[in-house]
Amino acid sequence: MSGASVSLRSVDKSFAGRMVLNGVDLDIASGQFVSIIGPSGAGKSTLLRLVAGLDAPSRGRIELRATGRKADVRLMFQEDRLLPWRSVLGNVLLGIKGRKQDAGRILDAVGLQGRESEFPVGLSGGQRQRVALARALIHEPDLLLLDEPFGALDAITRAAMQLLLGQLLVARPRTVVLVTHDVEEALLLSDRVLLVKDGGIARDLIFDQPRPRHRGDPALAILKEELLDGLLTAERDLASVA
Ligand SMILES: Nc1ncnc2c1ncn2[C@@H]1O[C@H](COP(=O)(O)OP(=O)(O)OP(=O)(O)O)[C@@H](O)[C@H]1O
Repeated sequence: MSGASVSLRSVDKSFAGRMVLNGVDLDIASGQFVSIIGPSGAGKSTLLRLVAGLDAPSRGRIELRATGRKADVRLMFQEDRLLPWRSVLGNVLLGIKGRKQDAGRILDAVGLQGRESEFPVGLSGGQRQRVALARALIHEPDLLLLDEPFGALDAITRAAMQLLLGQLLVARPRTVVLVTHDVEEALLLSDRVLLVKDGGIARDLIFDQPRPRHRGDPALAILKEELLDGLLTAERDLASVA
């Protein structure tokens, strides 16, 4: 299995004295696909930013381990963050020299063959996210961190992107952490789903159904109900505190 392993020990994160994450312990194995769900403001993106090293924990330790080298970590967000003045190829090759053939191969894999010389302004939202995905994947990252990457897409494009991501990971497995509000997306793609609430990990579900998975699978439907219940309870708890 390829990919970095991730470990968090007693991780706290506070902003202006308000604790968002409180004593989080978490181990993610190399090659595991983990989704993080939870009510709004629970600290999902904060957790992802800490793992990415974009922010430091207030207390505790975070370690990424890749075999024989520093882990390469790539992020993808809800907004594509493409550079408008660079072509599709130029965006994928940002900060990279002489990998035109690799970029072409990855753009083929994400369904953008023949679009290399176009500019982001002429692409649809789904196509732009495909470029963003290609830009992350060309680095062969040990750890791919995804923060609601398909959140702004329409339902059909979103389903196509979920399928594409699943296929690309079957071809080249790596460790992935996905923050999503979409329980079904989490269950279609993940080996494991974490429910974050009250500053910690309230549920930690292993989901080892074979792939490709289908929305109608009874095992998926049962877990979806269970997780939605957990989410609704968490939202109700938040509402009663507010
Ligand atoms: N840089 C920051 N400065 C101050 N407060 C912050 C900062 N980043 C996050 N927070 C606060 O931490 C809490 C958790 O935010 P976070 O974005 O991690 O939640 P989330 O679970 O990802 O929410 P959502 O699902 O709405 O995106 C929120 O109350 C937010 O206001």
